[in-house]
Amino acid sequence: MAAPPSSPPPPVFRARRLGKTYRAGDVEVVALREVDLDIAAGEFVVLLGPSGSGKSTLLNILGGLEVATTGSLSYLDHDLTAAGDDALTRYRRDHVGFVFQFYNLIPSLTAYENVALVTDIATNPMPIDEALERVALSARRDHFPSQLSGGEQQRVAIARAIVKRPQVLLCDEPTGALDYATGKLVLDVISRINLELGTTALVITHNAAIAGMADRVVYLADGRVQRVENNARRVTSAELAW
Ligand SMILES: Nc1ncnc2c1ncn2[C@@H]1O[C@H](COP(=O)(O)OP(=O)(O)OP(=O)(O)O)[C@@H](O)[C@H]1O
Repeated sequence: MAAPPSSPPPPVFRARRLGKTYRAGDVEVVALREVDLDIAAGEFVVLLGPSGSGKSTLLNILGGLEVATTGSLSYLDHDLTAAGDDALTRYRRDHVGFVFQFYNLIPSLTAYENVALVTDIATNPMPIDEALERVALSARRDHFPSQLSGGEQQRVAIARAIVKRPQVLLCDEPTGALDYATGKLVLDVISRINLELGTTALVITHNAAIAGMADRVVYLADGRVQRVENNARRVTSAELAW
């Protein structure tokens, strides 16, 4: 008997008419407008768009750092638009790893200790040495941030983000402070983690050349999703010209 046709897996994120308006006194800034977006488990998505187009706002809302002002957003069966502070804190702790442009490592702790800090509050962390191995930094485990290059520090920050085995990895300009070659290395690490661990990854960049590394590219303009492109094939950073 033929197997029933398999339906596509439900999206991990489902945003509908998502909007965010910032208010400061009489001034209103509309950062996101009516964003409809589904993100599947295990996808690698790049967010592109000009400065001020709403990329960080969208990423922060997906990561539970901010709450939308209109529309709806769910992560699996969590309603992130209705969640209070405690629920959002639990959501971030249990499901999301963040990587930012600046690494925010603690200078007085080694690479190993910076990663270890996070495991206290994780329910099922991977061994710290495995996290460092996954970012190719085993040999530097006992070095302090000041003894590491920018790219190496960012890789420690990635190890810190993935050690708790998050289902989602959100990266806001992870290569923004790095030179060309180092930035490529960091992107390769993110791409490998996405493939090897199945972690859903969203990466913000200003660099359109990076788009080829993703499964899907979401272009934002003026707070809206302008277009979405699917890549037939993901390229490695070695194949990128940027
Ligand atoms: N906390 C805030 N208060 C008021 N306005 C804000 C706040 N955060 C962001 N904005 C505004 O929202 C809009 C979108 O900002 P956002 O940081 O999401 O854009 P972006 O695409 O990430 O930009 P960039 O590439 O420069 O980081 C901008 O006009 C910005 O000034």
